[in-house]
Amino acid sequence: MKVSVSQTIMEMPTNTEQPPSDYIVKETKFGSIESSPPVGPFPVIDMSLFSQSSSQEQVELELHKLRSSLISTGCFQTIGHGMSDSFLDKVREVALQFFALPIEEKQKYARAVNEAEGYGSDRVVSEKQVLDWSHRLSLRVFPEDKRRLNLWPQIPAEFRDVLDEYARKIKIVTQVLFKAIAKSLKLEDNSFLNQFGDRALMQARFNFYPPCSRPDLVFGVKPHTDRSGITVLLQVREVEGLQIRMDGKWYRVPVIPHALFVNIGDQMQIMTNGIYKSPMHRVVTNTEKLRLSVATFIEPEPENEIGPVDQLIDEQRPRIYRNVRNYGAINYECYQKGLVALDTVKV
Ligand SMILES: O=C(O)CCC(=O)C(=O)O
Ligand SMILES: [Fe+2]
Repeated sequence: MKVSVSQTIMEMPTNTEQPPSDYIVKETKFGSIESSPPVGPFPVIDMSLFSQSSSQEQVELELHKLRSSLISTGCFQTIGHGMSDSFLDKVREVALQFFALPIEEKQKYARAVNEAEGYGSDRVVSEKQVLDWSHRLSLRVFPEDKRRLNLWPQIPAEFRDVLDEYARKIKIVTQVLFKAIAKSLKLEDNSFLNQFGDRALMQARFNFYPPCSRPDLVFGVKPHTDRSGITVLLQVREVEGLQIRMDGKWYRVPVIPHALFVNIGDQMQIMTNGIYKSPMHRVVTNTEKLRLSVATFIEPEPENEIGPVDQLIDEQRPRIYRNVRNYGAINYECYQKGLVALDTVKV
């Protein structure tokens, strides 16, 4: 059975009407919906410095930046990732072309009830749920034999090839980052790579946010942390919307067109024994411009047992989390019950 994609968003006049009540946020646990809080202290990390030709001093400096940002905010911008501006534009372009298709065409890739993959709106898990002002296309890209190609758009014609190439490049980016993150904690290079495993999952989620007449009343995405190990985000040029919560306040993520935005997910918080944070974040909308983002979520193989790396547990810092398998399932169950998944896997 296919979920009918709510047409209200697509067909809503942007400036005159009130959003439908299903989308209106009645209470905000984490502060009001503010469109323009201050820009956050998110450093720009140059990944190319982690390659062998850099001097020891340069590498140390970059690792230090990485470490302090992951302790304080759990996220950073990254350049030097090896993808050209024109390729990143290509990814944005094919995604925008897909969302611009008539609803009947997009429906061909509609997500089935109780499934995460495909095109559609929010997955509804409770009656009280306030809907997000967004449409999504969510696709498993790795392991490759788990791709469900019937859900991969055939229009625009290059969509599949571009996504395939982008996913391969993101995989390399994350492998470099896992090693750098390990180094930043004075661990063996493979400490995290091994936990993710050869068949780590990668999910690509294209988020499309139409303009909204009342950005003060709706969320593009509600406050949440990512269940992933790590998330890499490509944003459309020029339109901001993502906000990160730090020490009880919200901060804006600026768009740097050639940079990728990286945040730690819950599973990396577990593996680092809570030293690195999986930041709470949300997306706000605006009255003028649509926004698009492409999030890639990398998760350990669900069958793998993951847990805090031994060297990160000592008397000063006792083990915070137990070892877990299939955190994705734990997270989904908690989401339905309104529980914070990370809290339920504490020792
Ligand atoms: O659109 C964004 O900037 C972030 C989206 C997000 O948080 C998510 O897809 O989990
Ligand atoms: Fe997220």
